[in-house]
Amino acid sequence: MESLTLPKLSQAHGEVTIPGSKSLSNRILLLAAISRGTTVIDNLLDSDDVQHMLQALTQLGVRYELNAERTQCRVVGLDGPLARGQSETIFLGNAGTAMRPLAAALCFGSGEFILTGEERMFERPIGDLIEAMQALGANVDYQQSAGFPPLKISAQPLTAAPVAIEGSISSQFLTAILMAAPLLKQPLTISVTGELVSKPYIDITLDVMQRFGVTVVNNDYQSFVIDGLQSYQSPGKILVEGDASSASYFLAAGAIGGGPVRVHGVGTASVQGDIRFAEVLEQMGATVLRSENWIEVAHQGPLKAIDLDLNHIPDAAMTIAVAALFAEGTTVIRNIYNWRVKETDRIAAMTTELRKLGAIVEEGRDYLSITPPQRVTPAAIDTYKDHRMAMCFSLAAFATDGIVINDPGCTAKTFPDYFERFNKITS
Ligand SMILES: O=C(O)C1=C[C@@H](OP(=O)(O)O)[C@@H](O)[C@H](O)C1
Ligand SMILES: C=C(OP(=O)(O)O)C(=O)O
Repeated sequence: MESLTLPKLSQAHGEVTIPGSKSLSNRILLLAAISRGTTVIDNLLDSDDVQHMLQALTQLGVRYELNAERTQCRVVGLDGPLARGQSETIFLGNAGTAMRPLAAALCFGSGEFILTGEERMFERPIGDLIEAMQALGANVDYQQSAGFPPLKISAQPLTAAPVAIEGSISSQFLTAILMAAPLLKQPLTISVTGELVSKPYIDITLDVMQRFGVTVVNNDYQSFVIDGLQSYQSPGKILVEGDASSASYFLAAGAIGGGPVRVHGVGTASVQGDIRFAEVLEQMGATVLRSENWIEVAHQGPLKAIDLDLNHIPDAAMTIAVAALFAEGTTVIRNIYNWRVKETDRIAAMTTELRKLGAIVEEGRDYLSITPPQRVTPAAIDTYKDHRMAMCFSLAAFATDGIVINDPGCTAKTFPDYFERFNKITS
């Protein structure tokens, strides 16, 4: 396995433009594919997760062209559901934003599909979404374990019935059914059971649907109503914002390594909830400046520990867990149970790796408490095929030399050239 040894860092300073958002790229690609008209997508993310969605669209007969950099894509919409004459096996890696939305959208139309992926995908739940689709009449079978991919979907006409979906494991289930709902061509009411997690991702979904001409009534995240007369229309051109979760590593570097670090591509105009990561850095004592499309962070000296519910920013919250090494006191990150069903069990992985660095870590079912050591111990960090483990532990190099990141290439899921860009703003 490859590994990357980082030099001891003492300073972060400069400007970086962040690649496009994974969450927006995959939502926009899917809606462009089923909408009426041609959509030109700018600043598309070029990474493994988006590649899986693009490959799926190719197999489903969607016509699109990418520019040489693979950041502009012209998609010819089908004006209706994805369909295929023959049986199709579609490999989606470990991309939740491809697996969940496609599992819902492919129940419409016609054809037989096997949705599969990496081994870890077979451990990531999808039962709550499939139950809701089955209530609409969908024909879905589990190929291995009940409640998990791989799935076999036999598309058939569905009928709108009021449907309930469990919200406490992943917001992607609700996102998936919301995005597919206009294919029903009948009014649909979706009610949410349990406490909906990761709510800001639903705002991203509703925003993208709106750009494609479909309005959803949001009754305080308890229920959602989609009028049956709406259908997706291409907006013509659409720009993907920079990825706010990817921005978190650079913003945190500004808070730990002096700064200022200015990140372009996200700002007050962003629809992504993860821009609220900057508020957490402010509470830790950092100075944050914002404009519509950039955020800048600077700070000298140690940070302050925080004790916060970070359910609304589950991805960027991982960056706080490593920033806690640079804070005075004990940092507690709460209400993050679903870290356990993402790329790896992130609560367990974070605990193991922070302990290697000498931190005192308490691992709860749904929280982490982190007390930094007097002196961080150099260590080789295992990344568990989790891009965010690799990216957030790069920050540990501000504490000591001898930080080794095992399998740094795993950042390809959302940020293939992360380490090159991180190098440019750190010394
Ligand atoms: O809808 C999305 O684009 C995402 C939702 C979140 O997942 P959960 O809703 O499972 O927390 C997030 O962690 C993931 O990276 C992307
Ligand atoms: C949880 C993540 O990914 P996915 O979209 O596969 O759920 C993530 O990117 O942190």
